[in-house]
Amino acid sequence: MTRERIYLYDTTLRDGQQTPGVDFSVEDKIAIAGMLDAFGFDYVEGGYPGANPTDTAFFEKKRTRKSSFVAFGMTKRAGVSASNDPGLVALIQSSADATCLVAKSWDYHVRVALGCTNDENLESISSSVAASVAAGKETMVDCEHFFDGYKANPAYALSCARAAYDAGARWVILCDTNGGTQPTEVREIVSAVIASGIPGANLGIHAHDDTGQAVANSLAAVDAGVRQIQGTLNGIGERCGNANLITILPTLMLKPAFADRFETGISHDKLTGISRLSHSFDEFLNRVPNLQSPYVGASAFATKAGIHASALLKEPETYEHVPPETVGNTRRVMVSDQGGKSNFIAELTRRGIPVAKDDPRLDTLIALVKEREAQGYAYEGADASFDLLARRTLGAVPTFFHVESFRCMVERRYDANGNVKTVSEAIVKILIDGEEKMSVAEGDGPVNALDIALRKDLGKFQNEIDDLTLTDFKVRILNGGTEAITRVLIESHDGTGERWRTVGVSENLIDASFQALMDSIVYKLVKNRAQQAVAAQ
Ligand SMILES: CC(=O)SCCNC(=O)CCNC(=O)[C@H](O)C(C)(C)COP(=O)(O)OP(=O)(O)OC[C@H]1O[C@@H](n2cnc3c(N)ncnc32)[C@H](O)[C@@H]1OP(=O)(O)O
Ligand SMILES: CC(=O)C(=O)O
Repeated sequence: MTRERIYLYDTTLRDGQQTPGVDFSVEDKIAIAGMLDAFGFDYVEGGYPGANPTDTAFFEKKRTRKSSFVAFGMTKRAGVSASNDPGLVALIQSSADATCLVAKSWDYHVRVALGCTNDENLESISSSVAASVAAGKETMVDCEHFFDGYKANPAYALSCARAAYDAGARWVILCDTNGGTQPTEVREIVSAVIASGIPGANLGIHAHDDTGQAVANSLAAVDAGVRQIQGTLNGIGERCGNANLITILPTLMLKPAFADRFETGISHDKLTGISRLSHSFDEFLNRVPNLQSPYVGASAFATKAGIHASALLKEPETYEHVPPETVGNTRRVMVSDQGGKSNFIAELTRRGIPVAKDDPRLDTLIALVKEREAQGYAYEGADASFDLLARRTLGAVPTFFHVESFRCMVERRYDANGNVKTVSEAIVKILIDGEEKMSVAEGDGPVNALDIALRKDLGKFQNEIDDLTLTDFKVRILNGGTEAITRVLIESHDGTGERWRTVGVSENLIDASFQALMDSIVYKLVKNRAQQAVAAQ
């Protein structure tokens, strides 16, 4: 059976740039365009040449090799010719392969926003498209507010789409600009547009996520006949964002309802890079990736639930809608108070800690984890603390050193110039092989001082922890008021590049931090021994 081609249009660099808090430099745009091009999107919209210096500089030369490079801008203003409209001229003369012209298609907007007549707007659409086509650009028209416009005045909305198509637009894109349209309405309106004579092969969809339906609306439009989808990486975009191409693409390629009927320009091999693409883009934005992103989030194929883990380990299909490796993601079976033996055995095996299902120490470990989670510990986010708890319960972790005592002081005082200064100091006493060592350190705060003092002199272990660095420190108050419990999560890493997380819980912030710091150091020493053992084999 021949499958119809769906064209993917990325507007991360234009509508994505309209996201509050997102501001790409020329260098950012060059790098992101490279990522999109290498991944294989059909169209990469670079921005709006002439509207700002960044986009103008970005369009000085073509920025993609395989993807069609698109310049965005508006149709000419009423009352001037296409050749006398500086915005349109900048667009047509840009280095882009294609143009995407935004055109009003809601008569209310024509009256209020443009302040011209309906006919003048139709003339602007026709002559702008004709000028772009005459300049040799593949030309598309984003019919702004098409769905709202169609609901208010179907004949006029259709005449705008028709004007674009008749003037030679390769694509007429129906936009849900305010993002309030529902999938059933999208399906009905797209069907009506096709029935009016514009072929689905020339129609596209541009959906916003204001009711959480941008992906659903895009897929409903495809189902009804459109063949181009506009969207962005990770769904960034104005207000609540655009349709998320990172969600849409795997659905088109992996779900039989679409995959049996359609094909995209992206191979299944490339699709395995989609998790990396999504995470790299988050890195670019300096954002923490959303754990629950469909297909690509770290939790997308994770389970805490014992009943799920048990079946998943027998056959993954029992709890996975697609295999994680098809999108470059991985299965995670986590340990927590929601877990049963299956979760624990899977995680212990992964950590190289052998245990039999009928070993009574396994029951002890499960009970311990559940009891400690009830106190506030969270092991699903503290892999290293879980590792140590498991090894201590199932086998043995050497007592490398013993902390006899620690003391932290915070003093607010005036210096000689009368400036106020807050100083934190910690003193730690440690016993190693019967020998007492005392370290004193100052830090930016009491936890920092304690960390420095704890790691200042570990005697014969000191050189083993030289490459240990704390990379993150998170504090959470688990219940308010005077009974508050504090949970501290610490992330550490070392010269091998490995990262591990530890947890501490106490009524006292310093004590909770101390537990997490201790687990981090002890885990590092245990890990070193495991690596030495592997190297010695
Ligand atoms: C739905 C969307 O996301 S469309 C894209 C929206 N993105 C952006 O606006 C970002 C880039 N825009 C800009 O940098 C600026 O708006 C510019 C450079 C394009 C124009 O700036 P200015 O000339 O100062 O105009 P301003 O931004 O104040 O207003 C927009 C003008 O465009 C007109 N206009 C809006 N849409 C269209 C259209 N489709 N066709 C013709 N004119 C239009 C408006 O009527 C308004 O005209 P007015 O100044 O005569 O009232
Ligand atoms: C064109 C566009 O970005 C919109 O209508 O939302």
